[in-house]
Amino acid sequence: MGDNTTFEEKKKSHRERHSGRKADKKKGKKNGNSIQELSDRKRNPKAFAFNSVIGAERRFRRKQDIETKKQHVPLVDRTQTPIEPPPILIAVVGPPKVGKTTLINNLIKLFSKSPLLDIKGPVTIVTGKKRRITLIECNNDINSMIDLAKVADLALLLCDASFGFEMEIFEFLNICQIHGMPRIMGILTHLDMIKNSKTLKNTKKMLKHRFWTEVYPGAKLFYLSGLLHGEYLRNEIKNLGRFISIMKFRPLTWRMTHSYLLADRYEDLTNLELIRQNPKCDRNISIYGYIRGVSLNKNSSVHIAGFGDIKIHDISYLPDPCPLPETVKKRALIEKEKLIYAPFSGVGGIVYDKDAVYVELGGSHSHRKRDDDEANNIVTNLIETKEALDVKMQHSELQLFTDGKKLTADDIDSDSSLYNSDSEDKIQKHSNIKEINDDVGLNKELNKLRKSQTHTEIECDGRIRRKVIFNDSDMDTDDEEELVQKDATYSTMKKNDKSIHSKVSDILKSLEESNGMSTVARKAEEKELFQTKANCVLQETPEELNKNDYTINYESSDSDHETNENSSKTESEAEDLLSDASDEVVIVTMKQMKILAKQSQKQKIY
Ligand SMILES: Nc1nc2c(ncn2[C@@H]2O[C@H](COP(=O)(O)OP(=O)(O)OP(=O)(O)O)[C@@H](O)[C@H]2O)c(=O)[nH]1
Repeated sequence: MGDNTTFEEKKKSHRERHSGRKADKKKGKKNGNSIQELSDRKRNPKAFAFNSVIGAERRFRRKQDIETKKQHVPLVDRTQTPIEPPPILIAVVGPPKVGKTTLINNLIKLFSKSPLLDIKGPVTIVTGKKRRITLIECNNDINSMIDLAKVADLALLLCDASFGFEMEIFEFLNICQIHGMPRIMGILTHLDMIKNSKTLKNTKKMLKHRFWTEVYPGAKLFYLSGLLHGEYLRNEIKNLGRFISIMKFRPLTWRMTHSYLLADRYEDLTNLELIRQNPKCDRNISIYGYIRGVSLNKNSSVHIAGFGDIKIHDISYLPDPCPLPETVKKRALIEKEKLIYAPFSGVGGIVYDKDAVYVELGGSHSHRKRDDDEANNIVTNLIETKEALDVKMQHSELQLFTDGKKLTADDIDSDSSLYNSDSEDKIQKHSNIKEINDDVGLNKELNKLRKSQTHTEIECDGRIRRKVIFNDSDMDTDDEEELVQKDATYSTMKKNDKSIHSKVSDILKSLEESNGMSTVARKAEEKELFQTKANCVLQETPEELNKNDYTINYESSDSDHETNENSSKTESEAEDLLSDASDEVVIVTMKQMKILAKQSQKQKIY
């Protein structure tokens, strides 16, 4: 018993610790800053002390570099836009048949609920609470590229991945370098044409590498992996659209200090009677569009591309045809706010004209579908008639063969032959060319630009595509495999060339036999022919130049491409052609060789 009492007496009550490691831990827990919640660096500072001073210095420099890169010079907003900034201008650029129209259609469908069937001119859409975009397709000619490079905020460069980069893309990039680079985004299409997954991977890698070399490292490149029911995959278009609608733009200095405008539509206000009396009379045109850059001064002259410097008669402010939503109710746009404005395509905006009340008869700017009843059509046709019947007949043309000469009323009156026009005609045409080609300097520059980029011409889908060849070896071994596959295409091309060679020589041989000429005489004749041909190049109108595809660099079956390269066919080019004629003329089309052969026959006969 006594033992038990001593044991109980010995038992001490628990005393809480007030100092020491455990007490500190407990205190920390109570206060909410336990050691577990501390960051690694604080919990174990010794582990994070740097063991190499040089490494630490490098890390510090790198961090500072990244931070400095993010900092921009503050922007001064000189635009003084009273209300909303104008829509962002997006140019869709790329070689023919690469998918430009399909892409624009898909983007329009994504942002607005009314898809356009036939897109003409710029299309403005509201894409967000604070953003509108104007989409415009760039034609495949130098003039359109120059015009758009001046004004575009963002250029979407489309490339057919199954074919590779074509000259059009580099022409546009070179033009942009002169005008000031807008934001550039690459888009690869036709990826579904590459069936082998390894080749697809390599192609993507190779094109991305090349794109980064040409634009800047890290430039955004989108992949559109194929078509489904004639449209790109919805997810990919959605991503692209989202990217476009949140993208930030740094305006170019030149643009911020000048005012410029992209015409959404225009109207000819000239009296029709005056035009009838003199088709070349001075016209009064009103141009509608958003003013970009600084505000436009009424007293200044404006330069209209393709026309020259013109004085402004009057400027007036019109209500916005495609306004942003007034109040932000929801995060996303409601249906009513998804506006679209595309007057050239026949959507929106006729009611805003300043001095006229319009009665809607249908036509390009109309919302309403035109009735097909006959009486209505007769009246509308009468209103639209601008020329009398005899004038129309005078201007009408008849073309018997594709690529053949168009016959006009004058041709039928006179007995002149189709190919050989008389010398007066030639002189007249020559002077016409001189008038049209005022910008010889520009063309020379363009020629230089074209020569600086090596390319090969490949006939594909009935048209000639100019594939860019890069001399540097920026591909790894995997890419070489793929090149072997592509070589198959080139060899077909070479075969074609060979067949042309053989056909040409066959024709010449048969000529020789029929005329009993020696080889030396034939060669002399051949050279003479090229001389005459080159002279013809100087003397024919640009339209004829296009028709006959004399030059090798510009040979193309695409109509857009042809019509707009008129001005670039100059005398200097013809001289170039002449100097290169002995080697390159073999690539000139069969059609031309036949013409040459015919001419040589004629010469022999006479
Ligand atoms: N397989 C495949 N076909 C495509 C792709 N993109 C476009 N196409 C097709 O290519 C053809 C030409 O497309 P468009 O959108 O008219 O090309 P474009 O660049 O506007 O042509 P132009 O206006 O004549 O210069 C159409 O038949 C499209 O269906 C693609 O990614 N894959």
